Amino acid sequence: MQQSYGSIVRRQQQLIRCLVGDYCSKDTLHLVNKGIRMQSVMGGGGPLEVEALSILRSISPVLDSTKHKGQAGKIAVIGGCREYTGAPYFAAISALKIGADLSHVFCTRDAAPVIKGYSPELIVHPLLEESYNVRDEDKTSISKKVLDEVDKWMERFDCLVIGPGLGRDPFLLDCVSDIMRHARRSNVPMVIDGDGLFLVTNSIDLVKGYPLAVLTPNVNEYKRLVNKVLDCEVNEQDGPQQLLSLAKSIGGVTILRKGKSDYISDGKAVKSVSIYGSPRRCGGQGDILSGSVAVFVGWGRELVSKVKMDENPTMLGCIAGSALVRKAASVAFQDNKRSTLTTDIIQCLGTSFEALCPVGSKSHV
Ligand SMILES: NC(=O)C1=CN([C@@H]2O[C@H](COP(=O)(O)OP(=O)(O)OC[C@H]3O[C@@H](n4cnc5c(N)ncnc54)[C@H](OP(=O)(O)O)[C@@H]3O)[C@@H](O)[C@H]2O)[C@@H](O)CC1
Ligand SMILES: Nc1ncnc2c1ncn2[C@@H]1O[C@H](COP(=O)(O)OP(=O)(O)OP(=O)(O)O)[C@@H](O)[C@H]1O
Ligand SMILES: [Mg+2]
Repeated sequence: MQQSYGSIVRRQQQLIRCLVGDYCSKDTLHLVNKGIRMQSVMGGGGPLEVEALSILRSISPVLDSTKHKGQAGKIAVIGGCREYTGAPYFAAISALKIGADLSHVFCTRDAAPVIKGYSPELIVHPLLEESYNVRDEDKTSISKKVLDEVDKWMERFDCLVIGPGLGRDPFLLDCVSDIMRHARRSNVPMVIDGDGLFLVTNSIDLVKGYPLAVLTPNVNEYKRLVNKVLDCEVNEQDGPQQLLSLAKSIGGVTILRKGKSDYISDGKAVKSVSIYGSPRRCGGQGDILSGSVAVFVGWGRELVSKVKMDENPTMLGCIAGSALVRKAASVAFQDNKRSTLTTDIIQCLGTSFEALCPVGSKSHV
């Protein structure tokens, strides 16, 4: 990405203004509250509320003619099995819709033709196998083949999304564990969602101490993580503190706890994003979020490494992804009300992004 030093410094200053301390300034709070009053149908803000829109604008790259394909992001979703084909599609297409250049899906052989049929934009690898399709004596050679194939691509990816529609077949989850170990060795960020969280909750070492891991649990997945890692029940009274302890206990991974407000922590700070949102809870919205966060984490990483700033790119990516998906959900709900579906929200990603961060805007430096 070629940008002037001045523009990079301005983006850095913007970010620092948004992120100073765990608690935002009165001015920030005022702005956020104003935004909620004007634009939100849900949410409440509070002392942990972060100025998410400024972060989103700061980490989104400029579009210009100097770029070549791939520079805005290459994402891979590891998910999709006989049972679930929608979830990996939602995650992968969302990544493209918000600006990634290439979006791959690594799924089972059964799921691949279906996912390809949804969209010609996606690059679909029919690589994974479930136990019912594999003889015991072939398991070792098939695992090796899966790993070799994924490895060919691994270092080209800016972020992996592990888990949407993956299913819970033990053989398949073993293969995915190997993929995660390789990704970690190659320093590739990972957003873990859906059945990826089922895997990680039972094998926490896969992500423990890996700062480029992002977990995006929904209410059930969060409960299972808290039970397993902290050995207690979810404490709603002291939610942010418990989230902080959880992220810390897993060695500083970033956790985005989805809900009425999204709470995000890397074990050092806790932030919340409450702006916008929709009261429709149709399945698949978390999948949009995982694909979106993957793109923003890639962009956040690029910005942070360029300007050598002391911000956590996974926190920035979660905040930006949360704000955009909540905005798109609110726009889709305005148009579709009770019949709002995940595909409607995906259709609103582009216009919502443009409303929050216009391609030619001054603040979009
Ligand atoms: N259109 C699509 O393709 C979509 C597909 N989706 C995909 O669905 C997958 C599961 O995600 P989800 O969000 O339903 O999980 P969650 O809320 O923990 O579970 C709810 C309840 O179900 C149960 N349960 C779940 N999976 C089970 C299994 N394999 N085998 C047995 N039990 C299972 C679970 O039971 P528990 O584990 O709590 O005992 C809980 O009671 C995931 O891959 C996601 O990406 C979604 O993204 C939506 C759109
Ligand atoms: N009560 C709520 N009010 C407003 N927004 C919410 C609420 N709960 C979740 N969300 C938003 O919906 C999105 C998806 O969260 P959700 O908890 O539905 O994920 P999920 O259960 O993993 O979804 P999926 O069906 O894709 O697996 C997130 O962006 C989150 O901010
Ligand atoms: Mg989910």
